[in-house]
Amino acid sequence: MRLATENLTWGVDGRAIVRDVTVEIGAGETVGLIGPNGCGKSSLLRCIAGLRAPSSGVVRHDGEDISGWDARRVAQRLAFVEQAAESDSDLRVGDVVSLGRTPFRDRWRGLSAADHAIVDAALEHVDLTGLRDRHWNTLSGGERQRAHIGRALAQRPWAILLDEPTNHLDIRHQLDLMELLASSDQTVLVALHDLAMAARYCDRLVLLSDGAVVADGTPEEVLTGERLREVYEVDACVGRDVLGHLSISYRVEAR
Ligand SMILES: Nc1ncnc2c1ncn2[C@@H]1O[C@H](COP(=O)(O)OP(=O)(O)OP(=O)(O)O)[C@@H](O)[C@H]1O
Repeated sequence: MRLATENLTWGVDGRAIVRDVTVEIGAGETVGLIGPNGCGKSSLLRCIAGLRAPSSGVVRHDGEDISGWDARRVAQRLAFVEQAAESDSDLRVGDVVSLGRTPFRDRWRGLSAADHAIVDAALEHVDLTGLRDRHWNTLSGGERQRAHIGRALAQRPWAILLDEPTNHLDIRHQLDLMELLASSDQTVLVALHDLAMAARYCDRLVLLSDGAVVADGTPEEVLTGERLREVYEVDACVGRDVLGHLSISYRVEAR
C-alpha cells in the first residue's frame, strides 16, 4: 500500500509542528523517519495514521484522501505502534495481541479459527508465545513493546507505522524486529533514533528538522557528516564497519 502526504501541516495553538511535508512511501518500501527530539516525527506518524487532522494538506492511503475515514476503516489496512502505548492492566498478553483482529470482527462474534492462527503467528513473531497468559502489569518494558508490535502484526496490515519500536528492546530483539520489518512485503514507516540501525534496514530515510523534511533519499545520501552536524549538532564521521554496514562515530560539538 502506498502512503503519501502532500504539503501536510499540523500544529497546535498557532505553532506549526509538522511543516509542509510532502513524502511518498511506495508499496513494500521500508522507510526510516529520523530527526532530533521534538522535530515532529510522532506528530507526522499520527497524521498519517489518521489520528490527527491536518491543519492543511492531505494524507493519502493508496491515492485516497483519508480525511473523514473512521478508525476502523484505517485499521483494516494500516497498523500503528505508538511510542508509549499502554494497555488495560487486566489484559493478558494473548488478549492484547488479539485486539489486532478487532477491525475485522463482527462486534458480537468471538475470534474465528483463522483469527486464532493469525494471533498465534503474531505471538511467535515477537517471541511471546510462552508469555501469552501473563497479565499486562507484570510485563517488562521490552515485553510490553513486543506485545504491541504483536498486536500490529495480528492486524495483518498492508502498511505499518512504528514510533521508536526498538527503544526498550535488547539487541537480539531489535535485530529480529528490524529483519522482520525489512523482509516483509508490507509498507513500513518507522521512526528511529539509532541512525546506524536505520541505515542498515531502511531502503530510504526521511530526515525531519523542526517539522520539515530536510533530506529524503538512500541512507548514504541522507547521512552525511555535514547534514548530521547541521541537524543534530554533532561532529559525525560516517564510514563502514567491518561487516560493510554504514557506521557513524560521534563527537559532541561545544554548543
Ligand atoms: N498535542 C500537543 N500539544 C502541544 N505540543 C505538542 C503536542 N504534540 C506535540 N507537541 C510538541 O510538538 C513537538 C514535536 O513533538 P513530536 O512528539 O512529534 O516529536 P518527535 O520528533 O516524535 O520527538 P521525540 O524524538 O522526542 O519522540 C514537540 O515540541 C512537542 O512538545
